[in-house]
Amino acid sequence: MTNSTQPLIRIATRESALAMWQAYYVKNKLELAHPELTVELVPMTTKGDQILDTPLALIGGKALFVKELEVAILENKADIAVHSMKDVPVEFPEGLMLHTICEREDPRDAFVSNNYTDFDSLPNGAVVGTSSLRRQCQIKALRPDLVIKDLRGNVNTRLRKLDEGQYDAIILAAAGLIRLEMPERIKQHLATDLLLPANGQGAVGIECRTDDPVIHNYLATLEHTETRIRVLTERAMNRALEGGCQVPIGAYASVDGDQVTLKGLVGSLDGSQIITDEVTGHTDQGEALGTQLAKQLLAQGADVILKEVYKD
Ligand SMILES: NCc1[nH]cc(CCC(=O)O)c1CC(=O)O
Repeated sequence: MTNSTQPLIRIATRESALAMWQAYYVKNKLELAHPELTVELVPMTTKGDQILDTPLALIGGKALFVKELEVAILENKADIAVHSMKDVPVEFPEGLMLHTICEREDPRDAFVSNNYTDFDSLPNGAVVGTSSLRRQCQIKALRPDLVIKDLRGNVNTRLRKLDEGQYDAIILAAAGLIRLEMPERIKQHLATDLLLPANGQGAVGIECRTDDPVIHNYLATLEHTETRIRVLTERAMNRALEGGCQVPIGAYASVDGDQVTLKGLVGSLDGSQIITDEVTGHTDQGEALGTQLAKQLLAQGADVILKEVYKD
């Protein structure tokens, strides 16, 4: 907020189509709820956007996509940042907080292909594009014959690489394709029990300065309680597994009345070992449930798998 007569909120955002869509989504919701408010976008290129051909795990992970945005807020060049929750590191820098979690879009992964109608119809040895260790380990467990090939870049880049014939199929979050108005690209929604999503997948979160009550007040109208419970439950599991950046970990929570059920998965990269478990409890115990499920997974051998993954 820079001007007391004309309230203004500046959104720091990456320039990818999906990031811009999410920033406009928040801008529109804020302006609808608060007609006196002006919301401006501050687009910026992050380090993560510039390094497109190196596997994420090797360049230091997802933090690269949010750091510039966070610095802009801390330096008061912007007021908030809008993130895909699954790209937000579990811890926040001093002075910043995750304030708002908006209503979740479809959390599932999507099977995308120009030649095949569904996952089961892929022939022996077909090439599947994904750079996500979580997707890789689960696909290899389901179909050890498939060949996983690295696939980086924003959603449109990934679709172009598929269309160029570099892959028989690719796996993308359904939410990204729906938001970018390409639902027809989704040949099959992969059930969460078949391919457990990433923590936070499909949800948008808003980060801002911890000490900024005026902004907090404006943001409150965008909050979605059930999504918050689900996403914080999932994130608590990842945090307890120390699953900071690129990890073969799935986490998915659903709410039924006052009960939340969390399913978790840790897999070895070749898919030869997959450890899954679930817990159910009261919705006001979500984060404790996440921590508990992480302990159960570790006790069942996830500790050995993760040690092996982090070693490389
Ligand atoms: N890792 C990139 C990323 N971050 C968020 C989404 C999709 C939208 C979402 O999960 O909110 C995507 C693309 C993908 O995984 O296909």
